[in-house]
Formats: sequence, structure tokens, C-alpha cells
Amino acid sequence: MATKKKSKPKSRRKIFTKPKFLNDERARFILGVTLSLFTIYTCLAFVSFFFTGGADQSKLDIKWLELITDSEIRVENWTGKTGAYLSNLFINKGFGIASFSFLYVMVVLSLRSWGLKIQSIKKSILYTLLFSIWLSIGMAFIFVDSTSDSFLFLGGIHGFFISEWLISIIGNVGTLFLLILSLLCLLTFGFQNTVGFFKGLVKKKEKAADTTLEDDIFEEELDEDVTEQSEAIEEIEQKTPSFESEILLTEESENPISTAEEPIAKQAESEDGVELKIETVREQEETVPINQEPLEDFDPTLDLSRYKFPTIDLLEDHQINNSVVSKEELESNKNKIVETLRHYKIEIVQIKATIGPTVTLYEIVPAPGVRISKIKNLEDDIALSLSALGIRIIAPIPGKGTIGIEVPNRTPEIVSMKNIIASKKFQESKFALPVALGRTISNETYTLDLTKMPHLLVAGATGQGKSVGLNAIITSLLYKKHPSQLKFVLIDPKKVELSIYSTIEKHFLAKLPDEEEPIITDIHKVIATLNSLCIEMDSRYDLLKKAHARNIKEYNTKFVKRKLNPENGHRYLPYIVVIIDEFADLIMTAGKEVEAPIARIAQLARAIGIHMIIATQRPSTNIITGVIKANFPARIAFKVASMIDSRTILDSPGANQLIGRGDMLISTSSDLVRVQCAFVDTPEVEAITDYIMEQQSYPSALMLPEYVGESSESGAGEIDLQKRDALFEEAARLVVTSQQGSTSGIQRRFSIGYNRAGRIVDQLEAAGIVGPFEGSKARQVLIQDEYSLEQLLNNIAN
Ligand SMILES: Nc1ncnc2c1ncn2[C@@H]1O[C@H](COP(=O)(O)OP(=O)(O)OP(=O)(O)O)[C@@H](O)[C@H]1O
Repeated sequence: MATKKKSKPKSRRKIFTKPKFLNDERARFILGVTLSLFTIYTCLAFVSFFFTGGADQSKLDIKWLELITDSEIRVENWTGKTGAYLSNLFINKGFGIASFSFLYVMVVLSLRSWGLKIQSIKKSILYTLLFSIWLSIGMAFIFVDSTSDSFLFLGGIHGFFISEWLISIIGNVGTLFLLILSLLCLLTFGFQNTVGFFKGLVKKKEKAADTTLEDDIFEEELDEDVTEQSEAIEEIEQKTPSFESEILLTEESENPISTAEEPIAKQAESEDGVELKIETVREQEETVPINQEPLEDFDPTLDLSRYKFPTIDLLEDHQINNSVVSKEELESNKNKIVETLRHYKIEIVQIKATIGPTVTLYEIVPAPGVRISKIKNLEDDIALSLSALGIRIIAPIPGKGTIGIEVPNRTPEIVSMKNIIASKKFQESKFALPVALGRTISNETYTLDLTKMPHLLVAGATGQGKSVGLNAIITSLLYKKHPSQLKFVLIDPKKVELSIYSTIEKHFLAKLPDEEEPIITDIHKVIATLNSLCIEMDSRYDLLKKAHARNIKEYNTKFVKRKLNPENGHRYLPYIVVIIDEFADLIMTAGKEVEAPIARIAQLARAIGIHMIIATQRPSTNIITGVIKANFPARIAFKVASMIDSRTILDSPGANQLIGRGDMLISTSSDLVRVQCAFVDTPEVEAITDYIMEQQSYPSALMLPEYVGESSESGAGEIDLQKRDALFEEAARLVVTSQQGSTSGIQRRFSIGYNRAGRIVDQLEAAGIVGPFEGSKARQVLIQDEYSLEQLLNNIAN
């Protein structure tokens, strides 16, 4: 079955898939070197051909093998027989000097092996081929006579024959027109702004014609205008520090006359200098559309522009075998409910059944005068009379004034992830981080926006569907997000559940810089990763502050609109989703060390796009502590063993009455919804990750900031203060004046790496300027004023 599943997507994939060995960085390196050297070699051979081709020509009309094996033959070409043969083949027998353009394709290929993309390979091959064909015909057409007695065919044999053929059919003029037309076609389809360029040329000509008449009259005023205008531009430049205006002004200043030539010149005649300044500002605004080309929106997906989102057929339809709830089952349950209520003298006016995937909701409207609390008190009796597990009474159903009794179906349905992903609701969802979880009792697709939650706590006894639930969450995000927009940090102390995602490391995962494993399993690394996320959080907050953005959405919009300059440290911020499977294991072994950074991220990370999903089998109060609970308002409960567990997770009973196999209660703010979790099997997840893995990736996983917490603790004692960092004194002054001893603060202030900043902090600790490492909190500053600091620095220096 598995083979059948996997073969499907493969048959649909592109013919030219990247060879497997190119996934290895070393192989790519060697290939890059080989291609680069070969490009240089070929280039030398071609150049040499112009000087030596005449002398070599008579020796090159034999096969290459014969040529290289015959030791009698000597050639002049600087690159030997092979070079001479190659150049003759390409230049004379092929495309003439247009053969040089093939070197461009080789440069593109070599650069790609080094990880640099200047153009798509397909495009560069296509355009180079078309251009070579055109140039070779063009060259042969123009130089048909001048090279007739030379060894060199500037258009190659290819160009010669085609041009001769064309001339015989449409004559010289026709061939010339055809060449012009085909060149225009090439330029128009090859470069986006060709049409704009020609339009611009025409306009410039028109303007020039208009203004020549006025030029003499306004010559003097123009000089003044230009000076005043450039002053005004300078003024604006100082006032508007934005990235956009910088580009605009540079372009403007390249051609100041053309802007001065326009209406401003006319105004100068009748109005004074102040007016002119105002005109200049308006003029500058109007030029934006003309200069828009360099300001085209930044596209974060461009690096992996050919990335294809997983297709729906990678998922399976598990719903085929679902059986429907029979009428007889519905009738029998209805009768039992009515009878039991009657037994307690409760009359009902209406009863309505809504068949859900796992349970059917019987909605009762009691007769007037019946108190709802009376029915609620009968919960246990009703459950007993229906003698079924998993009965839940909702009295009243919020916002409806009816009473709901959920009765499990005899054969629960499986809700396929395939149907949920294909649903209109999910497909058309505009959520920033859309998660499709399953189906509600009324068979609606249940989706939520993770950014709104903003974190999720998932709990449930073993075997009740937690892992499937986590896979459903991850899968739905993979179906909607491009690798540039989303990164996962996967923490899995159990080492098995999330390992399936390690293959998409370079597309979708984030990890510590020198970490080998894509999925974090070791407790020390978990602590370091969580603290590193805190650093990332701080640095993202700094970026938002600098950009005057309130949240990641606003920030990224500004970045995309090129209002934030990458040279000032700005970067496109992907969402980061941190998933911790088996949180209990972490808290039991590391306690506060994991709880503190988790709580900190949970409290603050909403605005900057870091969201956490923590899952546990053991929903007891020593694991889901008050701190954790307070920071995770959105919770999902699969079936748990006891009502106490249910209260621990949801603050209400109910999760203990679920029926398992993905039956869950989702609590968001005040809402509590029963949802049947979508089922996605491991082979399906594998098919999705394989599909992603086989596509072009980033060179590595996203690198989180370095965290050097623990090493600083042990290292401080061994620091040699004689080998102080060059920034030691400055950093000490910064720490004392700001009374803040954080490594990230020093890193930002001096624009240095985290490791170096960490070493400086170690030295500050050894010198007694800051206190010891205190987890994710900033260190205490032990020197209170600058005078004491200077004394201390003097002592160290002596
Ligand atoms: N949504 C679902 N629909 C149908 N069956 C499900 C669903 N979720 C889980 N199951 C069934 O329950 C089994 C156990 O699910 P899962 O592995 O997710 O449990 P778990 O809570 O993660 O257990 P553990 O905590 O021990 O890892 C699955 O193999 C599957 O057969």
C-alpha cells in the first residue's frame, strides 16, 4: 500500500528532478569548482581561437579522438587540442561569436552550485539559446562579405546557412526586418520593461521637442530652479529618512534637468522661490510611478520561487468506510431520552438530532416552566438510562436556550484530513496561521488561527489522539505556508513522534547554529533553544520598535513594501511555531529552567510571531502549573482519565467523558467546542514531507541566535582578565550607565556576534561588574556608578 501511495506523486513531478547527490553540500561544492574551472577554460579557448584559429584550422577537421591521439599534430590554441577543437566546433561550425553567450549559462550553473541564484536555469538556457541563434544569423547576415576570405565565421556555419536561406526567400530587406522584429520579440519577452523603455524614449523625444522652443527664454531661470530644487531635495532628504525616499532621490538626482524642465520652470516666471519649493515636493511625489521599478515589492518567496505546495492527493480518504448513523439508532436514543425525562416529570416540546462524526447531539426544548437546572441535575440519571459511555449534557447550549445531550454514535466516523484540507473553509481561509483541526458536531470544518490563540496547550491520556492532533496542526500549516513564511522549532524528548519531520529541515525548521539534529531531544539543548528563542524575541521586538510597527504583520508589510532598509538590520520575519511534544518530561527534569523561558515567550511573543504548542500526556497540576495555564488560554483536551485532569486542562469537566480516538474539546476564551479531530496517518505525513524534501531548499535550517548561557556560568571562574576583549571597557561603561547586564544588549549596542558578547559578559562577571548568570533574566549589575567603575578599570589595567 505504501508503495502505491508514494508512486502517485512521483509520476506527477517534473521530469528534471534535482539529482539526489546534489543534496550533499560537499558534492555541490565540487561541482561548483568543476563548472567554474571549465567555464574559464572554455572562455580562454574561445578567446585564443581568434588569434590561433587560422593556424589551427587545417588540423581540426578530424574527430576529437583522432586529434588527441595523434601525437604528430600540434595546435597553437592556448588550451591545447581539446580547446581548439571545442572553439572550432562552437564558433566556426556552430554559432560564431554568439557562442560566448553559452558561457553565461555556465556561469549561472556554477553560481547556482555555490548557492547563488542570478536567474532561473531554465530561463537562462532558453534565452541564451534564442539569443545565440539570433546573433549568429545577424552576424552572418551583416558580415557575410567581410569574413569570406577569413578562417573565422562570425555567425558560424549555422548563421551562414540560415541567413543565406532567408535571403533567398525574403531578400536582404526582408531578412533585415525579420532580424529587427525577432530582436524586439526577444527583448520584449526577455525583459519586463522593454515596452516601458520604448514608451519612455518616445515621451522624452516629445518633451524635448516641446521644451526646445522655451529653452532660450528660460535658460537663466532654469539654472536657479535647478539649484533651488536640489536644495529642496536635500531638505526633504533630511526630513524623510525612509528607505523609499532614499532610492527615489538617488534616481532623481541622476537627471535633475529633466525634472526642472517641467512645469516648475513655467511657474518660476510668475512666482517667487517659496512656491518653487512646494512644486518640487509635488514633482517628487509624482515621479514615484516612473521610478517604481526598483521599488517593486519584496517577495519573500523568491528564493524558493518554484516551491510547490503539497498537493491534496498526498492525503488519503479514510472516510470511504464510514457508516452512517441509522434512523433506527436515532429513534431508539430519542425514545430513551424522552422516557427518562418523563420519568422525572419533565415534558419536552421538541427534540432535534444533529448527527456529528462521533456523537449525535439531541437538542431538547423543554415545556414552558421546566427549569433548566432541574435537567442539569439529572445528568447522571440520563447518562445511566442511555447506558452509553461518553455522554455529555450541555445545559443550556450557550446562546440557544436549549439543552444538548451528546450521545456517541454506535460506529464513529473517521474524519479525513484530506476532506478538511480540501474544504472551502480552509482553502479560502485568510488566517495568518490557519490550522484545520477537524469537524464539529454539526459537521462544520473547524479551523482556527494560531496567531489569535496565540499559543496552544494540548493534553490527553495516552493513545487518545494527541500525536494525530499535532500532525493535523503541522500538516494544515504545511499546506498553506511557504517555507519563507513559517519555521517550526520541534522539541521531542520522546524522540519518536516528530522525527518524521526531520527531512524538511532545510525548508521549514529552525534550530541552534551548531546543532546537528533537526529535532531537539536533549534537555540541555531544549533549554538553550528556548533561551535562544527569547533572544530572537528580544531582537524582533527591537526591529519592530525601529520600524514603528505594532506587530509582525505590520512589520512584514512595511518590509515587503521596501520601507525598511535591510542594511539597518531589517529582515523579513517568518512566523515561528514551537512544538513541544511531551512537555511533562521536560518540566520533570528541568523544572523552572524550561518553565521560565516558556512563560516568557508565551507572555510576550504574540506580537512578534512566535507561537507555542505544548502537548502532554500527564495533565496534572505539577506539570500544567499556574504559570503555564495563565499563559495558554487556548487549550485542547483529548480524552483524559479523570474529571480532575479535565478541570486541570479546561477548568471544567467534560474531557473525561470523551470517547477517545480523536474526540476532543477545544477551549478558546469562553467557548468550549467538541470537535472530532481530523485523522492523518503517518504514511500520509511521510508523503507530504517527501514531496517537500524533494524540492529545492534553503542551504540550511533557519539559524536561531546563539545562546551561551550555561558556558558563561562555568567559564567565568577561568577568565583571564589580562586578555580582555577590546570592547571590554566600553561594554563595562555601557552596563554601568544603563544598569543592565544583558548579553543581547551588548551584542546589539556594539553590533557583534552573540558569542563575543557572551565572552565580554563573562569577563565583566570575572571583574565583578555584573553578577552570575540567572537563567533568562538579565544579570545583576554590581557597580552602581561610573566613578567606582573607573577605579575598578584602573585597578584591572594595573
Ligand atoms: N482523529 C482520529 N481519528 C481516528 N482515529 C484516531 C484519531 N486520532 C487517533 N486515532 C487512533 O488512535 C491511535 C492513537 O493515537 P495517537 O498516537 O495520536 O495517540 P497519542 O495520544 O499521541 O498517544 P501517546 O501519547 O501514547 O503517543 C491512532 O493510532 C489511531 O488509530
